[in-house]
This record gives sequence, structure tokens and C-alpha cells, in this order.
Amino acid sequence: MNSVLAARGLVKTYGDVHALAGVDIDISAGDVLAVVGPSGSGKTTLLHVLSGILRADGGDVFLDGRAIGELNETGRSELRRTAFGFVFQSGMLVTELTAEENAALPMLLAGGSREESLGAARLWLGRLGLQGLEKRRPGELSGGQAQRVAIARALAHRPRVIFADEPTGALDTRTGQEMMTALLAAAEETRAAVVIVTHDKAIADRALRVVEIQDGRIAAGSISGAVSA
Ligand SMILES: Nc1ncnc2c1ncn2[C@@H]1O[C@H](COP(=O)(O)OP(=O)(O)OP(=O)(O)O)[C@@H](O)[C@H]1O
Repeated sequence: MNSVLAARGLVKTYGDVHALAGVDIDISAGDVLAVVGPSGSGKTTLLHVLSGILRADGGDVFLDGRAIGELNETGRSELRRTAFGFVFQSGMLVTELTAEENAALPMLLAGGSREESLGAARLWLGRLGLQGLEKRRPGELSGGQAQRVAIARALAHRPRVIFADEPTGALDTRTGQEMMTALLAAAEETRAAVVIVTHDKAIADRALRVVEIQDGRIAAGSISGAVSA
């Protein structure tokens, strides 16, 4: 199996709500997978369980064949900092830090030197068209620029998988599409796999594969490409 990330029989419950009711997924390097589905169907829960933010109640997630359910909280948090990158709807940048410091943060937290981390951050900010804005704070950036800082932050430590939850949700259509173009080009360059939760069909259409979640399960016949094992 060549999957970077695989899920087998994922189950997650909140009280009597079955947010995930048995999900199997295989994601390989360079893959771009859009996760779509109605509100409350389990998309964000799936992304959080795949990325080790939440622990599965049943089944497991495998990164390069290694079960992440076996890791303790420290191990999972290290995994999130090193192997995964995250882009959220609102960017979630640290308001007191500059663009380059924000983009360097995962590398700094993972123990990288300031020089090396800021160097990688500047490189990605430049590639994403933000040269000259490195010293600005999030409040001094447009929504689209802030999202590109978030992409640089998700990429600078060269993660295996980038998770994006409604990354274009706060952007106008054109800026959202530009952000997707930047994300996909950057991911292609690093061969990172990308998992995007989105309500936006035009954004899902940019993915290589789309999977629809319904009531915590992959909807029958919803898969474009061979997502399920
Ligand atoms: N922390 C929680 N406690 C209790 N129930 C939760 C919690 N998080 C999610 N749920 C429930 O689990 C189900 C799946 O939620 P989830 O957020 O994964 O759906 P979603 O598809 O991402 O929804 P949306 O598109 O509206 O963001 C829903 O019924 C939701 O109400």
C-alpha cells in the first residue's frame, strides 16, 4: 500500500451522535482530495480524526503505515507539528506576529533555528506572491493575503499532508480561486497530499478526487477516483 495516509473503519461518536460511522480512505502523495457533504455530515470530524486533533473511538488512521491511535497526546501533537500542515477558514494567524513569523511558527515549534525557520517562511511567502509583506502583521493584510500566509505556514516545514477546512470560506469567489491555485501549485511542488473540506462546488471541482460524506459515512457512488480501499 502506497498511501501516505489511510483510514480504516473510522468511528467517532459524541454521545449518541455517530459523527463518523465507519470510514475507509486512502490518500497518496500528491493527491488532492475534496471532502463535501451536507452540514453536520461529519466532514470536520473526519478531518480532525485524520489529522490526530481528535482520537477515533473505533478504527485507526495510518501515516506511512503507522497507526497514529497508538500515539499518546505528545506523540500526536508532534505529528501535527511535523508531518501535517493546517489551513483554516479564517487563517488563524497570530495577530501579534509578522507574516514571516507566523509562517515560521510550526518550524520554530518543532525546534528549528530562527534563521532556518524564517528563511523557509520567507521563501514560501515569496513564492506565494507576498514579497515585501513579510514584516506586516495579519491586521495589515487583506483576507486573501492572510490566507496565503496561512498556506506558507502550512507548507514551510514540508508536511506530508495539508489539511484545509473551508480554506476559502471567508474569501470572495475570485480570491478563493486564487488561493486554491496557490495552494495546489505549492502542494504539487512539495508532493504534499491535500485534504480540503469545502461547501463550495467550484473549489471541490479543483480537486483530483471528491468524496461525499453523509451521516458519517462515505456516500455510495459519491467517489470520483479510487478513494476507498
Ligand atoms: N464537540 C461536539 N460535541 C457534540 N457533537 C458534535 C461535536 N462536534 C460535532 N458534533 C456533531 O457531530 C456531527 C458531525 O459534525 P461535523 O462538524 O463533523 O459536521 P460537518 O459536516 O463538518 O458540518 P458543517 O458542514 O456544518 O461544518 C454533527 O451532528 C455535529 O452536531
